[in-house]
Amino acid sequence: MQTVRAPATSANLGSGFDVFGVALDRPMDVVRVEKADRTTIEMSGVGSQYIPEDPDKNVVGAVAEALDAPARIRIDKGVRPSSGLGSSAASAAAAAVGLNALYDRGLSRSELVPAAAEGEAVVSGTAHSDNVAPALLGGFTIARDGAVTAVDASIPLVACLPEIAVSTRDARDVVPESTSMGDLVHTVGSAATLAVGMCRDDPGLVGAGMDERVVTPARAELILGYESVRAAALDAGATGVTVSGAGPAVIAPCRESNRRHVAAAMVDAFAEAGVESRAYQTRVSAGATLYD
Ligand SMILES: Nc1ncnc2c1ncn2[C@@H]1O[C@H](COP(=O)(O)OP(=O)(O)O)[C@@H](O)[C@H]1O
Ligand SMILES: N[C@@H](CCOP(=O)(O)O)C(=O)O
Repeated sequence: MQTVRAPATSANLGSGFDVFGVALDRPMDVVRVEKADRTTIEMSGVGSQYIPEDPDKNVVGAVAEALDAPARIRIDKGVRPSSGLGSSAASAAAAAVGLNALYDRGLSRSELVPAAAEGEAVVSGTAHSDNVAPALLGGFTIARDGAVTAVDASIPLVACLPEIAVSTRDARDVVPESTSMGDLVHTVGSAATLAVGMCRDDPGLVGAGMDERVVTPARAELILGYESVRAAALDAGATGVTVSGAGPAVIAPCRESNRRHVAAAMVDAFAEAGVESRAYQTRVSAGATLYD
């Protein structure tokens, strides 16, 4: 048997739609795999009642198939589904690492990215890698044309998860099909600033580099209270605010000394909008960890 812990992730980071992602140090999924003649799945944990155990509908079924590695797979969910915190990716990445070890496939973490991304295709219709790449490699990742670049980073941030569900598939439907040259230039400037901020572990540059005018405003409409939560986080010292993944989680990088204050301000602002929420005080961190 192999046991793997895989972290929540935050994709897009505003300016890096379908490209940027970071691994967080909490919450996380724990996945156990044992060799079997055919793949079976057992779910427990947060929101597991909403996740199918049928291998054709669960992301880990697609991963087992991609690696030709049938197994009894037990998933203890720590990352709530439809959160914008890479719930499906955490399970997919953990299964990829566990099955690779179980069957001695010898694939590197980078080589496991396409197999784990097959799981994402099951739930969102696209095999996007921007969650599974950081879940596998850790740190800040840039997923582009089938290649992934990973950078170690340790930026403190708050991930605030409201008690509403937004499915990635629905949130992809509101993404505009085209953009203007002005907005494109703005996005490139932001993305470059954010990437440099990650390399320098500079929360100021990372926050400034999240600014984006095309995808984020369309998705913010799906999150009740987003504008007031954003304003409250910035007032409390966040260096930037954006939608995490497809939402509804909202992330705010900050300096460590402000993190508790930012977390409280975001929860209070959601509460004023009539939405319960939970804030994870977290940081950019390591990827999936394999235990014996
Ligand atoms: N192992 C899994 N973990 C989480 N969600 C899964 C899993 N397998 C299938 N799903 C489905 O994926 C959807 C959640 O994925 P997604 O919308 O991408 O959420 P998130 O934004 O948290 O990644 C739900 O419909 C859920 O039933
Ligand atoms: N790039 C994807 C990321 C989805 O992240 P999730 O955590 O919401 O699954 C998108 O923006 O659609």
